[in-house]
Amino acid sequence: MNSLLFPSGLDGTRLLALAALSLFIAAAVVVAYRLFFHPLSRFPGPRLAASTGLYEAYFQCLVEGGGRYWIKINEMHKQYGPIVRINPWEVHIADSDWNAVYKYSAKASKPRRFYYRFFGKFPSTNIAESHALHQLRRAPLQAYFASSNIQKYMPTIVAQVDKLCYRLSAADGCVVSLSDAFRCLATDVATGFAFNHPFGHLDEPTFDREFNLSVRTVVKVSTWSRHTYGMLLPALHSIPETIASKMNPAFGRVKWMMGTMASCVRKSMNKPEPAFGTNPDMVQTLMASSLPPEEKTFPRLFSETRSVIMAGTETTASLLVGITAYLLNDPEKLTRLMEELGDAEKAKGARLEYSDLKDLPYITGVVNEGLRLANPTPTRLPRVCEDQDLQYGKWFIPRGTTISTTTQDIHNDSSIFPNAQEFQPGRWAGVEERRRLNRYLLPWGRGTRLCLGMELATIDTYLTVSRLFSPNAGFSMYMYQTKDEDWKAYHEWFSGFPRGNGLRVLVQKQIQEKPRGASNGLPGRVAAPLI
Ligand code: HEM
Repeated sequence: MNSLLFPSGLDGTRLLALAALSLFIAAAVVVAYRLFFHPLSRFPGPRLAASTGLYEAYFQCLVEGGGRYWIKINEMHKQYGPIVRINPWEVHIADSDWNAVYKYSAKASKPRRFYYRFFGKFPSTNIAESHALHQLRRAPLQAYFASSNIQKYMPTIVAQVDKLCYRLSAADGCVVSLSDAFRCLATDVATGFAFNHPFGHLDEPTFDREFNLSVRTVVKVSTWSRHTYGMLLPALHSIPETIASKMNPAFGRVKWMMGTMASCVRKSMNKPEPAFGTNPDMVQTLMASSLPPEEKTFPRLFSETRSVIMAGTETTASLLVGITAYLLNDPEKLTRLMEELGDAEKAKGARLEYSDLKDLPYITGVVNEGLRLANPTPTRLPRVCEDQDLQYGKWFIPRGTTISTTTQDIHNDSSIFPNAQEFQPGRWAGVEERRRLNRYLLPWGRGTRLCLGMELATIDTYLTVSRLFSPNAGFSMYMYQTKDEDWKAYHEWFSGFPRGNGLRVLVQKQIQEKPRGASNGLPGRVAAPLI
């Protein structure tokens, strides 16, 4: 093939050069369009971020171990103001009072690029893109998460919390990774709620460390997958369990968990009536609902249960880690909580149930401060208004734009929460003030996609905190070689993950004196078996 460009013909090298040149020209045209002609071209923000998604990918996948774009976005707001174009398609707004995109009337959808590519090809409620599909899927699920139904699972939740406390009291003199233990608790509560029977992670001798490590690996892969057109996650899922285990024991554990869930879903689908004296489980409830037949297939119901269990595990666990670490780091606040619990137990003459706890002021302040500062989902929550233009101040945002906000920005807003970086349960004490602050406490997301597991997680959290820190718990815990970086969120991989090793505590039978070498705040030196 002779041409003006290649008069002596087109060999392999020239073909490659031609392909590279075409690619370069195409990229230059796309970048020029994004910078000068795109509807978002007039929005403030770094030019590089506006030119290519690789800018975000760099911070999410590479910088400081990845998951750092949330911090970069904060820096951008400091430089450019409350609205910033953070990638070619998306503007991010940091304004505690702006929520137009989350209102029901906005009928916003979820951008595929952010959710679907991260969570994979699993047709569930939380990644349903369009408002209409989301509403269809959410309705029967919402009925399952109704207060009246959650109450039926109260004995299951209490039994899991008791199991955790039993294991801790049996660990006298041992160092326990509470980061692992709380994940087991949250998984057993979520699986107990979904399938009527907990998977038994709390029975694992090491509090299933391998499984918990696997979660970290999976979210990292998911983040890479988001920035590679969603291709990595399906590849990971297609590896057989035996090979996956050999590659990395963590992957094997994920496969095992998926297999267990799949067989539970199949069992419930084949037996749509609950056994005598039991409640219908989540799958049986969805099977009996008015969902159309194509929404009741195995892949659909498997995806739904998988997503509910995933949504409930990392979140509740990291909240409990945060609350426990804040308390163990601050003896004064810990004592105040123990006094409140002790007084209430004495007055009742029995141990406290959720109905007793939810109105106690100090533990409520502790849980709220945990939700605020150890917010389990520090990620931004992007939405797209397909058929409505929106306005932010002087900025006209055209329909079809991806718009996001980050609830953690609101939680850190010192004009709302004075000394916002400080864990101050007392700030929630006054009724009026609590009402005002509650409007800005948004760990559960907002609008139509509000967390469904809010009540379940709240019950689990109140019960766990009250049992661990009751003066009658029978054991005490002391921080063990744990620094802030071991438990505070550093990487945002949808949920927040710390940089370090997790929260470890030395457990001791309840005594008046602190054990030698350990303290509430400083790393202990006691050599103790690690569970
Ligand atoms: C402290 C614990 C928890 C926190 C902070 C939390 C937070 C959130 C947030 C922020 C969302 C919205 C995500 C988005 O907009 O993309 C969400 C959705 C969801 N959460 Fe939670 N969650 C927690 C616990 C749970 C639990 C225990 C369950 C169930 C076992 C659960 C089930 C769900 C489900 C099903 C959705 C999807 C709702 C929808 O799309 O309509 N969550 N959660």
